Amino acid sequence: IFPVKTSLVGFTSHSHGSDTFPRLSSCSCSIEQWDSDEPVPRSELLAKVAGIRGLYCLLTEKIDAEVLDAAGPSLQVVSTMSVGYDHVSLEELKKRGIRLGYTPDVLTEAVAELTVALLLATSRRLLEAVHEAKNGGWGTWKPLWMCGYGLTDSTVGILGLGRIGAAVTARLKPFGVKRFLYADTGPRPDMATKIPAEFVPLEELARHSDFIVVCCALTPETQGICGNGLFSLMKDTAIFINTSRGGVVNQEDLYQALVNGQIAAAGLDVTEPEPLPTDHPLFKLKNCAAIRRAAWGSEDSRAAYTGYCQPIFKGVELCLHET
Ligand SMILES: O=C(O)[C@H](O)CO
Repeated sequence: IFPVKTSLVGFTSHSHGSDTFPRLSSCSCSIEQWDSDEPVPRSELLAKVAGIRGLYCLLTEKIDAEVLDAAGPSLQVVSTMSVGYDHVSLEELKKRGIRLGYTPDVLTEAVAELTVALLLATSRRLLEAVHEAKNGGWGTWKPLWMCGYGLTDSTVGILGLGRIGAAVTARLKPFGVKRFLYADTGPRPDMATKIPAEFVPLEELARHSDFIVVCCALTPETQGICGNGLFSLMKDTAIFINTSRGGVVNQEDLYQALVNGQIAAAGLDVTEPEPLPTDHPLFKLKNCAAIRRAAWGSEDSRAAYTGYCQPIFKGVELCLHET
């Protein structure tokens, strides 16, 4: 794929690169790497991509017309160390005939597990409970204090029933969930039948779910899809969980829904921006558990991401997204 003397720029973290690039160097290509855990500055990226044949990036790099123009006509493939590729403009790649590599499936289990953890932590108010135990707020045993919501006999609504959404339902089922609903761009019988989950319009999902779990990709269609229109239809006892992308949520609307008691609580693994400023209003709410983006990162998923790198560069056909 990369003939001798082809230059490849790998913009990735030091810790990831030290594991991966020795393997890449057995390919006949030269590699330039951004050697830091901090994201590569935009100006550096634009300067260094000129004349490269392949670009390996993280989701911190926005790969748009400006970067592709700076790279020039030699660029043949962009690969991202991520499952989501909303930071890459498919339209611009397509125009230039550039192919895209990504890492589908490396994190399905990891994200599903953390989604369940976040759902339980949010619905049973675990972060608040830790806080109250530490700060002395827990004075004496009070029978009705800090009750949360349980999953038994509940209805769970999945927004986006792909691999991760289905993996979440498999993990939630043993908790005694009564009904799974899902909303998507269309029915997904391949995923839904064995759960089983019922395909419903988003409005119906909002009205009937005790828990809404967002697992969809960020696309122009899903940008801001979780806004007042959704929150205003939800039960005031409902829990909202997002482990997909911050961009699917209108955060101002979510804040209002949490403050006004339109919904009971939210658990967020992803926000817009990331990191969320430490003085952000969402951090001030007791009924919002916003964590650093952590769902993707188990030891196993990280090893799987790294394992993908060699096929990406040695045989990009293995993991190409058709642009
Ligand atoms: O897309 C991915 O790989 C993950 O969301 C990283 O957080």
